[in-house]
Amino acid sequence: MGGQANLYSFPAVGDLAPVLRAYIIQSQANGIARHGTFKVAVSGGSLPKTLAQALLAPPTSETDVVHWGNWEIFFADERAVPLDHADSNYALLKAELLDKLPADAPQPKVHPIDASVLDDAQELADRYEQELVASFASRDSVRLPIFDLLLLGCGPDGHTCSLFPGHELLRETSAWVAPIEDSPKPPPRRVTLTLPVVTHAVRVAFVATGGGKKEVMKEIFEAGNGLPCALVNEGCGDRCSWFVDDAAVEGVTYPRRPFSL
Ligand SMILES: O=C1O[C@H](COP(=O)(O)O)[C@@H](O)[C@H](O)[C@H]1O
Repeated sequence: MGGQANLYSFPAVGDLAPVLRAYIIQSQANGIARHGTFKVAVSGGSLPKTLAQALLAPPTSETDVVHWGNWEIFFADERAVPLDHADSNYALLKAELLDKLPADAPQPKVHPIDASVLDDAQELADRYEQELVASFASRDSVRLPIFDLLLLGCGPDGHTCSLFPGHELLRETSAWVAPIEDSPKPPPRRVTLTLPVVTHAVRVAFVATGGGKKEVMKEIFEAGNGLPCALVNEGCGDRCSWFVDDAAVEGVTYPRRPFSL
């Protein structure tokens, strides 16, 4: 691991979105060059809306193209609810982004949870792990899947995916996907990518916006305190980039970087 996490700050979400797009398109090009697909996992919460603002914008050049047909989209975490439930991260991404893709263009391959086993969080996690195994090759041949990009949110308590501060799941070392039955944020039953999978990705991008995040951003970047987002920073180093608005980092002394590809 080299360097430290990159922190890119913008006056407003409208300024952040085109830069996030450029970063994603570069990650997409790298993934397609490596293995013909772009394997990405996304969070729920506030992220899909910003993602839609970035990715549904018209291209500004010949290379500024989202090749949706090459995308494989997984969920960094998911709530154990039906896929059309208001709490479903899949439903959110569908409403904000997937339903708005041009119908006549190639579509991404989307990997939702198996909603036939919602009552059994361990089975739900195991089946989602099998979904990853099928895409990334067997668990016997790879110790951990390597996502081309993880697009993550950061909760006001410093959680990311469904990895919560102080939770025993932070010590998981072997599972790729883990169940959680006692999420402090409702709904309590969820599944999540584990920390080793998150820190093994080629790149990790956090998006955090709004003044409601500024206290936790200070803690993540100045103290760490074992917060899940800080653990990702520590595990990924400069493979991790934060795209934030100025309100989210007001008072944070960690150096901002000028963005460059
Ligand atoms: O519960 C969740 O919350 C986090 C953070 O959400 P945000 O609204 O504060 O951005 C999200 O990243 C995660 O996917 C979701 O399940």
